[in-house]
Amino acid sequence: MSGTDITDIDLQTLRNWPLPMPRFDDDKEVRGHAVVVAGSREMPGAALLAANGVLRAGAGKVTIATAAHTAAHVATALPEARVVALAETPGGGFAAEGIRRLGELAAKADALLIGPGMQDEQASAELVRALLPRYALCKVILDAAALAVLRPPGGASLLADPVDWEHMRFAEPVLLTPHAGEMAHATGMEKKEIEADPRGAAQRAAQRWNAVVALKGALTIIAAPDGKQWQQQGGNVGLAISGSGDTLAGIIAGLAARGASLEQAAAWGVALHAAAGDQLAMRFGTLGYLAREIPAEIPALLRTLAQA
Ligand SMILES: NC(=O)C1=CN([C@@H]2O[C@H](COP(=O)(O)OP(=O)(O)OC[C@H]3O[C@@H](n4cnc5c(N)ncnc54)[C@H](OP(=O)(O)O)[C@@H]3O)[C@@H](O)[C@H]2O)[C@@H](O)CC1
Ligand SMILES: Nc1ncnc2c1ncn2[C@@H]1O[C@H](COP(=O)(O)OP(=O)(O)O)[C@@H](O)[C@H]1O
Repeated sequence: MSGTDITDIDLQTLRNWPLPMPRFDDDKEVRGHAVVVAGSREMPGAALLAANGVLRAGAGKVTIATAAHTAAHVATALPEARVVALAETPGGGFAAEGIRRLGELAAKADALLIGPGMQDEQASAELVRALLPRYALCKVILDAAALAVLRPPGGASLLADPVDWEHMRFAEPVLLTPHAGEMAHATGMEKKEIEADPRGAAQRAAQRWNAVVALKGALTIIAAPDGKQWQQQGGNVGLAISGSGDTLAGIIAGLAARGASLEQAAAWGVALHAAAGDQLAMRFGTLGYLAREIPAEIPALLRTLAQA
């Protein structure tokens, strides 16, 4: 699989792939609206981290759909967000009764991010499946617990049951953002197998699932269903912290809401996220900066990269 070309996500690549920019007279709807379905009683902060990423990436509007128990706290912590409260399952996931509301929100959004900090993998998978018909309407990013949709109900895997895997093919490409552990969970492969050949794993998954796959790690591979691949090796180990992936997912959703394609949003997102980690490492040291500090670095980096 590693015989095909892969593009480094460096300054030159980004310069040659400029992000859509707003016109001077655009309003917030035109600047892009992302819906973030995230959080739970145990991990309410994931919704905030992701939504901050959306706004700092330059989108005009963010709506958070999160656990009813924590919605008021989330709304207070991010006054810029509209917050929709969803009923919960006993396992702390989102109950089926909220799906219609989510469908209405998704129909009006430019990008839909599902998964950061969500609990109850089964409920999360059902929620994604129920929203599937809306996929054509906006760009969809699946992260963390939402990746459970990739696991067929019987727990079969690519290796054990390719027929079931085939059924997981998306009608319209979505963006998936697994780390190696989540990829292992979704495919039934060993994590070390994925780490030994991340390009191959990402590319096979992209083609099988009809998805853009951003396989995260110290080396991040982005693979598209048409065989294109990008890689990013940068940032620093300080990014290996709880909530870091939530901010990345939000940044990507914000860029997608602004009009970037899924591939472009993923490539720019991982570059900005890594560069933000480097800025924070210069200021605080490599260890000990917080995921919540990542999004605020993005606007200045966007300005630098856009003008570079
Ligand atoms: N936890 C927290 O305090 C906070 C978490 N937050 C957010 O919550 C979300 C979940 O994060 P997390 O950290 O709870 O789950 P994480 O390790 O990503 O595993 C996810 C999946 O991967 C799998 N998997 C993992 N390793 C594996 C391996 N070696 N080999 C194989 N599989 C492996 C694992 O499968 P399992 O082992 O359960 O079968 C599981 O299904 C995320 O959005 C995060 O940012 C934040 O809000 C802040 C506080
Ligand atoms: N050693 C590392 N060097 C650079 N970046 C890293 C390293 N480890 C992890 N990252 C990046 O940090 C992020 C971690 O995301 P994830 O594992 O989903 O965290 P979480 O689920 O806790 O939010 C990913 O973008 C990944 O590429």
